[in-house]
Amino acid sequence: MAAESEVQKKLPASLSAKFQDSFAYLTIKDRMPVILTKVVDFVHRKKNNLGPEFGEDGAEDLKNIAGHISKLRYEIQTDKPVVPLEDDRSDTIIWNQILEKLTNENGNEPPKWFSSAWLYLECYMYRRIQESVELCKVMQDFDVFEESKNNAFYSSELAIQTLLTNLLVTVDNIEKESDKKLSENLLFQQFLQVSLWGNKCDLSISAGMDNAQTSCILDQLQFLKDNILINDSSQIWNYINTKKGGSRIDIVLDNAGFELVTDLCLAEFLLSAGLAKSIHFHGKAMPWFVSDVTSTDFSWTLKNLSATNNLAMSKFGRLWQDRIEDKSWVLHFDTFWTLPFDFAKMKSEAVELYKELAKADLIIFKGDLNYRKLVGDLNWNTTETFETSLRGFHPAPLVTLRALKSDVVVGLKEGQGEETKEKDQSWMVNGNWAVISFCDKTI
Ligand SMILES: O=P(O)(O)OC[C@@]1(O)O[C@H](CO)[C@@H](O)[C@@H]1O
Ligand SMILES: [Mn+2]
Repeated sequence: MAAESEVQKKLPASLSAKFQDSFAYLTIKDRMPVILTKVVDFVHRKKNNLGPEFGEDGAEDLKNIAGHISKLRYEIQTDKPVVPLEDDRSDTIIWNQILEKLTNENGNEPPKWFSSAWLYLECYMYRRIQESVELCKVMQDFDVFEESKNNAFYSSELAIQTLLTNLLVTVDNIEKESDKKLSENLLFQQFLQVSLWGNKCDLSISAGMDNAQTSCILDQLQFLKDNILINDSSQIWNYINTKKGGSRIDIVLDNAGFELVTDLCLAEFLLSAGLAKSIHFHGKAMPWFVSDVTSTDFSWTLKNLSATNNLAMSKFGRLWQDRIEDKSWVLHFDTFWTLPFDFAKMKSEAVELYKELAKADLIIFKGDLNYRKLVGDLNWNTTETFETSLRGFHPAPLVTLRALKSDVVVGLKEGQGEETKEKDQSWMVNGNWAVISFCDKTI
């Protein structure tokens, strides 16, 4: 016990709105209330257009959701203490136990918005939104972010078309290449970077505003290359090739819309090129951080791709349905991903999920929030090693594909952070800079 607290003592502080020059402060003060306001507006609009199948109960439910979320916004803006959850979802007990523990550790004071750990509070906000839905009579399946996620897909449709047309040509030619390994390596780099930059397009960073990919991402890769601050893709390529195609690769998904399509392209390339045998996707068990992929979003995306009259889109829409049926693609939606724990806690808090991930030969973590959970959302020195920041989380070799959208990053060279800041003052939060960091350690 003494040894454990010694280690904890050495860890940097949690990111928190108590640091007024931080992104956590800006997020809690400005971005989160804006997200909640947009949800309330959407719920009101929905109430006015609700079909007859939900009847008066449906309208009453939506009125209550809007009231609940407005109250939450007020609690945040007036820095009220966090309160226990009151619904009976399967994870409510865990959330309330966490709150109790944090309260005890804080001299019997519950966490508060402008002084406690940002990661916990931001996750709690999304769980409170879900609470308002769980308490409904007839609208329990309602996703308050559904419309914005679907619109993000529609407004990226041209970029999706171009990308999938390119993928179609790629997979058709993969066998025919004369210098197979060389071209495969280049294509691997390409699809890894497509999936990486797909992460620029989340709806939470833009506070729910349309943040679609409107241009061709492939044309932008060359130009964006210098903005990849850490690029371990050669090590990943070498590692994957030691597995001789028999491997299972897991992708811990982030956002729906264009980003999801880029992840599916990477998965398809890995299978078609024989670099992996199966791909396991991990999505969210409830709506999360505005744009994260739920099971409904995943099916919706495949259905919409299949239903278009664009050849490449409909072909992949159908092929990917088949991949789910033949189990070369497997989908998981574990509750752990929508709890406020960082990943170092997975081994003790979600034993089964940890064991499942340990079956992978490589785990790809997408996006900013997964990165924050990998590194514990702590205020690390930018030159700290990625391995140290993982604090013992090594279920399998893992890689993070992340556009920087919050002020924590590790693994940089001495002076690299300062140099980047000179070029771009908001480099840590504007999504224009990225990392591909790999850790091959396993325990
Ligand atoms: O995980 P994602 O989709 O890449 O990003 C989520 C995000 O927009 O939300 C948080 C701030 O509200 C940050 O971690 C990040 O900016
Ligand atoms: Mn996200």
